[in-house]
Amino acid sequence: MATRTVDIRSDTVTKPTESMRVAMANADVDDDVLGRDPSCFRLENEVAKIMGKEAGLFVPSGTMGNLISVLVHCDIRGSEVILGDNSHIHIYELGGIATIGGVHPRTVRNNEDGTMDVDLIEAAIRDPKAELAYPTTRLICLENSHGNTGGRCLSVEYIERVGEVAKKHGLKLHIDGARIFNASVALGVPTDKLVRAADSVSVCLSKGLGAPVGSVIVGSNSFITKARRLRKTLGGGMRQVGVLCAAALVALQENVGKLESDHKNARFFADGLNKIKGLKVDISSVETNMVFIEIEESSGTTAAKICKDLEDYGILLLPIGSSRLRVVFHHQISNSDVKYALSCFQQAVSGGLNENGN
Ligand SMILES: Cc1ncc(COP(=O)(O)O)c(C=O)c1O
Ligand SMILES: C[C@@H](O)[C@H](N)C(=O)O
Repeated sequence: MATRTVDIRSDTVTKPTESMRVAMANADVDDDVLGRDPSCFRLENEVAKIMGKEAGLFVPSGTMGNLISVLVHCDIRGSEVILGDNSHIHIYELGGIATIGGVHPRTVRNNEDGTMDVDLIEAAIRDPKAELAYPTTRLICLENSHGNTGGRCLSVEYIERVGEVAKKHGLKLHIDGARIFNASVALGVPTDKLVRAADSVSVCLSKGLGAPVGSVIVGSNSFITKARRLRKTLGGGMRQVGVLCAAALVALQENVGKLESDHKNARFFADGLNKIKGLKVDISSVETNMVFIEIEESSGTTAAKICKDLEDYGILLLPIGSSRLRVVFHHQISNSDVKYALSCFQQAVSGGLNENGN
């Protein structure tokens, strides 16, 4: 029976800190549907300001943040959105933009660095003058950092180039910024500069920042007004939501500065894994808090088997295929947890080594 737990399944697993719980218990609240909950109003304005946008709207999840953003930009029947074939919106959000919003997805291949080739994005834009055949392109979506490529960062230069294409064709640009703070810290670029070209951003506070719940959509005043109505339509109007927003405000104040340490833990872990026969990590791909691990055939084991064996040591992680594992670091994983996890990986994959790696 494991004596300790190291939960590296995702940065969504963090528990509220004591300071968050105190803030939640003492939150200044009011009915956010009939009026404005003061803590929610404060959080929305704080995130909008940090992102350099006019206004913000609190939503219970990043999935709802992306859904509302896409549906506001694509509010005319027959709209189409260009997005990555390996993007979270396309793969992990149950096709909500289509099933709920009737928006047609047009995917462009995601490169290993999370980008989509700009010329392929432009080529995917429908010719508005074409015969009665095509949907109408109205939106381009990017994701920064990019989850399914291992937390890779999209540079501000790349985002600006995509923004120029969007503007040239009269399209809007949305950024799934579930981990925009990780990208900002890794790139050394302030968030407002990183998202300057975007018309909207969905910012998760419940990922690396460690809030228990919530995201904030940011954009223009008119965009947020439409988003607020659509959120209510979707059943997302929340009453004394300040209880959740108070924790998110603490996360914003206390945890952005801890992201670099998560990134350092990821790099330290990746280096350590590469010393274990049978495992391979592309170190150049470890830019933020995620590590994707290839299990080599020579190891004679599988992702599922390693996850099961590691669970016996209290190490929790997710397989992303038969021979691939994902590990995500967050502020509740210490460097000693990282070293313990490495020694458990050594045991699980090739036996031997004690906790001190000998
Ligand atoms: C890149 C990305 N976007 C959006 C989401 C959705 O966020 P939520 O889980 O809060 O719906 C996630 C995952 O949590 C994510 O990794
Ligand atoms: C899997 C995905 O939905 C989640 N956002 C995560 O990264 O853990």
